[in-house]
Amino acid sequence: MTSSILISPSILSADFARLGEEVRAIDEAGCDWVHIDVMDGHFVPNITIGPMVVKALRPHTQKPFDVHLMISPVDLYLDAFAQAGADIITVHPEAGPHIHRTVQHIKSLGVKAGVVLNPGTPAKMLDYLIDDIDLILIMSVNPGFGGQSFIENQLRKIEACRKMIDKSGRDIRLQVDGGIDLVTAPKAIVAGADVLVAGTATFRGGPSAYADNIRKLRGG
Ligand SMILES: O=C(CO)[C@H](O)[C@H](O)COP(=O)(O)O
Ligand SMILES: [Co+2]
Repeated sequence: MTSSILISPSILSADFARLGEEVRAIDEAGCDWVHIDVMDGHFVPNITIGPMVVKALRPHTQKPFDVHLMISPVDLYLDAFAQAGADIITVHPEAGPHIHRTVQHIKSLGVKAGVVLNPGTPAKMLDYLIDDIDLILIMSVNPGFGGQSFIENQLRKIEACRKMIDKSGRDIRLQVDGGIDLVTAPKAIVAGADVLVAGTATFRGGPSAYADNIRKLRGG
């Protein structure tokens, strides 16, 4: 397991009228992954983008597409997002009837599989998934919108998941998503996170600020 901190800007805070340019700009600004928030207006109270947009963005960067699915039922759409160019697909246990089966399905598509824990979902949910997943995503806000405040008690869950990962001996990334800024990023890193999703804090100030924003979030 590498200890370097990865930054995955959430394009939810990008200019949707210029999404391709925005993806190229965060790539050039030094992001590690591109976080794509997919929302259906049913699992969460917001609607964003689908596989056609993911496919359209794919030629704009070679950085991994980190696709966070907030849709239910989720299983029906896994193949479409894999074919559109997702490198990592993260799913909420509440978004389908059989999370273990969903993880196996993602892996069968040759895509890395992540499980997302909402603020009210306990780390224990992962007890029988830890042997199969590549990433754990801790939501530090309730899913659905960018620009919300970090829920501090999720730091305890990050610590608990870090222990689980270390005990497993597996190469699993620990990602945190929601309200990450220059105050909360260091707290999440100290608690054990190694991938930071940041929408508002990356896109603040427009393209000329992206490189500085990403460097500062990384702690540089
Ligand atoms: O999954 C999400 C919301 O459901 C987003 O990734 C998250 O909110 C990022 O936005 P911000 O950094 O502005 O909080
Ligand atoms: Co997200």
